[in-house]
Amino acid sequence: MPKLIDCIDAVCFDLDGTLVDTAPDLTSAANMMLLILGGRPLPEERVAAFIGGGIDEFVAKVVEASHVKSDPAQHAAANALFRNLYGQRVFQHSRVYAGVEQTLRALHGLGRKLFCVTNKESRFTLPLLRSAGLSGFFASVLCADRLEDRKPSPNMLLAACNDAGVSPSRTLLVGDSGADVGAAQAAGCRVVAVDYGYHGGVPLAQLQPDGVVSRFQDILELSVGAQQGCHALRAIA
Ligand SMILES: O=C(O)COP(=O)(O)O
Ligand SMILES: [Mg+2]
Repeated sequence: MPKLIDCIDAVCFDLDGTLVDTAPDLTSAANMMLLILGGRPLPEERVAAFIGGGIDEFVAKVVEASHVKSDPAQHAAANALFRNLYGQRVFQHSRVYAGVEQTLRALHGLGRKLFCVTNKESRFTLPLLRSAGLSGFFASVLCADRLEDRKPSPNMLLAACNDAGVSPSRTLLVGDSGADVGAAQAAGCRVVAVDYGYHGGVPLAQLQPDGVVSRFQDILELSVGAQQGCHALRAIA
């Protein structure tokens, strides 16, 4: 049976919940913000479920969960405060997941072009990847600095395919959320979901990714099925 990895030329990786467990630092910044705003702190498991749709969405969910009263002006202030606090601690307690470095090295050795495609803004993503020792693996890093690029928009994935000069149908996205699966499906890319990240309770298998893995390194072992083969890839939506 052909391996999925033999059917693709480029691999795009989501960051939060896929490459790095960023929940500890996001929770620390969120709880510092809540303390300043007079809200109740939240446990990390609760905060982790809010990660995936970018910082504005994250802050709105944190504020709502903590029952802090906020009008639009306070909301803008909370967003600015959170960004300031998170910028001071992007890789203090966050950790690269097991198997990530070895697998990225193996994919690099196989000649695959690697990209990071994240809903995180570049001002946090680039220092985080540097501190985590992962920057050197990626041909480029695409960040959702513009609202319209946020996954599930296919924009960043299509830009990565364009950069790599490969067709979306020969590009794989590895991600942890419904937004990742949606972006890949809209771009016509293959998608594998990791189930250890932050999917906010969304049952990823129901979104019909090409595979679901519980360990990062298992993306190297997935097969595409005997009759299906590499040629049965989806067309661009
Ligand atoms: O910033 C977020 O909420 C999530 O970023 P991700 O796309 O790397 O998971
Ligand atoms: Mg993610």
